[in-house]
Amino acid sequence: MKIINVRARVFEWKGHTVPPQPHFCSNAMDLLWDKGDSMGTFRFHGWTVVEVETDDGLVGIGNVALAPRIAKAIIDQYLAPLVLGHDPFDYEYLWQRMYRSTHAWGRKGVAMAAISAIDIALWDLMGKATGRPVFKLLGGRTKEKIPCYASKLYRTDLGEMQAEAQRYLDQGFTAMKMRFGYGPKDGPEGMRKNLDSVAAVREVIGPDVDLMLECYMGWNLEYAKRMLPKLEKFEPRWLEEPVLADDIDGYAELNRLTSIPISGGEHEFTSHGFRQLLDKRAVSVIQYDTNRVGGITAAHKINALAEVYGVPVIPHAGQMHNYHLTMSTLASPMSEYFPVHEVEVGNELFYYIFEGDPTPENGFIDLDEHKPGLGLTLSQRYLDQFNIVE
Ligand SMILES: O=C(O)[C@H](O)[C@H](O)[C@@H](O)CO
Ligand SMILES: [Mg+2]
Repeated sequence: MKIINVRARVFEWKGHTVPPQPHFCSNAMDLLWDKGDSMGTFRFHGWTVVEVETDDGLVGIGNVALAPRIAKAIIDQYLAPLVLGHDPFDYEYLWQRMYRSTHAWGRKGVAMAAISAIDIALWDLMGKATGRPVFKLLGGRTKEKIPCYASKLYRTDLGEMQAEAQRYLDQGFTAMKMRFGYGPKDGPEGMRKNLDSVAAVREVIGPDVDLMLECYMGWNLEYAKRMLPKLEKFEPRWLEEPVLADDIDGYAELNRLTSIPISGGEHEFTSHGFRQLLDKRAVSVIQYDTNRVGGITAAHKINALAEVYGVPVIPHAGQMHNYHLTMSTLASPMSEYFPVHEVEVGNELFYYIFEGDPTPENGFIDLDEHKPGLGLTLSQRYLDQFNIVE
């Protein structure tokens, strides 16, 4: 089997968008004096879809959501020529080819995200060629179903957040993640508002439901050190990305500070990046996203590392490219799940582009044993709502 074509297209959402409100979610821009459009850093309103075609008529589908037009250019100009003419089953060789030949300027960020998209498509192809779901090629079923946590609860009116939390309980979720709206620049009042929002959600969900707290890199070390002891009484399952992804020592310090586990990794790349996090005991929960970290080939290696370090892997975002890895390793106890919603930050866009992502029932998703590959197809339903860049 040989790869005969690589097609990368950018799907840019032009349909209705719910504008996020101020203080909707803390983020890395919050520390600057001129925040401008501070929500811009986590608006993912475009997605690159990669289709890799083989000479026996199979098409593998990969995707990447970071800097989609740049990811497409990297795929078109650099990566496609490296895989054309090769057998997708030589995935490790092809991964090394892409990684090594872009090493001077790649390694992390959008170049690795672009490599991820091709790698995901190769695994989809291998599944389709063997007639097996991808998780069966990675180790198979390690759990009956995958427990999911509902991930939204952006900072809005506290009554609205409580009603939203109640909805997740009613749907059967036993874990959920909320976002902080305030950081260092918002002073004692912002600190109190942060604590009030956690108290409000905890009040509704009670002590036995897992509550995860997301900072999205909108704090700094000093602020995080002040907040963590105050948050202990709410017994969060974890506190996520308190500081910039590059501050690995900061993560390690915070992880030692209180009983609250610190999580991170959605902005880290390859097994090399994760070895550093693990060696320094910087995170107690690993949250790679397969469509950034280096694809299924890299994520599978990180799962093995995490297993020996005894650190759980709960990938960013859920979605099929992550679910197959979660299903096939004991190191991964749970998945994130973005409730389907009108397009807002853009996390939801996956459901508008693809068909086949499972919907949780009672807080669990399952993967179909009989669907070869990842189990995704391109959706025709919303095509007119996208500007598609060929
Ligand atoms: O962990 C997450 O779900 C991410 O940090 C979100 O994708 C991001 O959009 C912030 O809400
Ligand atoms: Mg996050």
